[in-house]
Amino acid sequence: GDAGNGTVPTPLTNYLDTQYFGEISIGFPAQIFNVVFDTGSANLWVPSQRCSPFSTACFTHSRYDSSKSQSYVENGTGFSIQYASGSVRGFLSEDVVMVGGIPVVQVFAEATSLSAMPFIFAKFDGVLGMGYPDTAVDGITPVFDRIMSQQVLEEEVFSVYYSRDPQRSPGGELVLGGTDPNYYTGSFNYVHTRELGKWEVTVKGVAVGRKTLFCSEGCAAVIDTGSSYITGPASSVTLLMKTIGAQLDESGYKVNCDSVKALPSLTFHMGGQEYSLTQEDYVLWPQIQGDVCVVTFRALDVPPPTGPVWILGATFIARYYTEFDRRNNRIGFATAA
Ligand SMILES: COCCCC[C@@](O)(c1ccccc1-c1ccccc1)[C@@H]1CCCN(C(=O)[C@H]2C[C@@H](N)[C@@H](O)C2)C1
Repeated sequence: GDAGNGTVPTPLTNYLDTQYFGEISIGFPAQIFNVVFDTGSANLWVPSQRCSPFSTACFTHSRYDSSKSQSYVENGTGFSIQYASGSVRGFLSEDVVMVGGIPVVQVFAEATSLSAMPFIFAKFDGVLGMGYPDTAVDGITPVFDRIMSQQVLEEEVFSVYYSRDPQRSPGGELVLGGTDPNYYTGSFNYVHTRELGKWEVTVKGVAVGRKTLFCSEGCAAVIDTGSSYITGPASSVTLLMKTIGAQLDESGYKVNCDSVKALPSLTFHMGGQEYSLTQEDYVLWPQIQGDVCVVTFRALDVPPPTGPVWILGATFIARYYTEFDRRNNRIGFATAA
């Protein structure tokens, strides 16, 4: 319901515990899009009506048609963004975007070409970056900054709940301006961002069971709502996976489902607190009856200056309800309910 400040929570869809996305609308009359709310980037893009007919990933998703919007304002500046895998190219447009019940006049990108990989697998249409402004391509003011400048939010924060049970409804929830006590228990513990302008914190150690095996001198970690898994430097993750007996195949790390109950917990030490993930938290069971379980860790060497960095994605957020606090440049974690 209305949080009293005109904002309403945005229910999210959980697709196989790997893709979480929610609805926004653009234009008048409203054109509806499913977007990933992504703290690891800071731009909004959706597929364009003008995308090339050869872009399979484009015509299998909802497309924005500026000719059908009375509130459309032309811009036309070029746009391109590169992800860990996948790239998007297009041009800028301006229109009214509705997020969590709040209208914002927003400059966003109309994507005219989406790389087939991985976007043909996307169950959502576009990405709404929830990162800081200085990480935005083309220096565009991000959506959340436009909302903050309207002074409608009780607190300059947003919170994310990701469910772990694909059958559970809603599959998640985004709250602008506060938190939703329905989805966490206990109190929040806060960790300050490492440097201004990124949802990145310092991890003081990564433990397997009770032994701190990695990052004992401290390392950086991005708290990333736009990532499915947990990624870390290849040297650490390969050793970590070897320690738990996970095998690497072309689609990631696997274990025999019979061995899951014997797996150790994995703990991230942040801000004076230990954040543990049990084997249930970091293993995905097969959709259909089977004995191959997916371990939701990936080796990823992010090149400097951004990396080396760990990325704590949906696997972590599903266990720890996360509040992103722009007022105090800190991230709060509470046990997800
Ligand atoms: C929780 O829901 C996550 C959504 C899925 C993310 C993702 O798994 C995905 C899967 C299938 C199709 C498209 C995309 C996808 C691709 C790009 C943007 C958003 C979603 C991404 C696959 C590639 C690596 N990766 C990122 O770099 C991500 C890292 C993140 N910060 C983004 O900027 C890009 C995650």
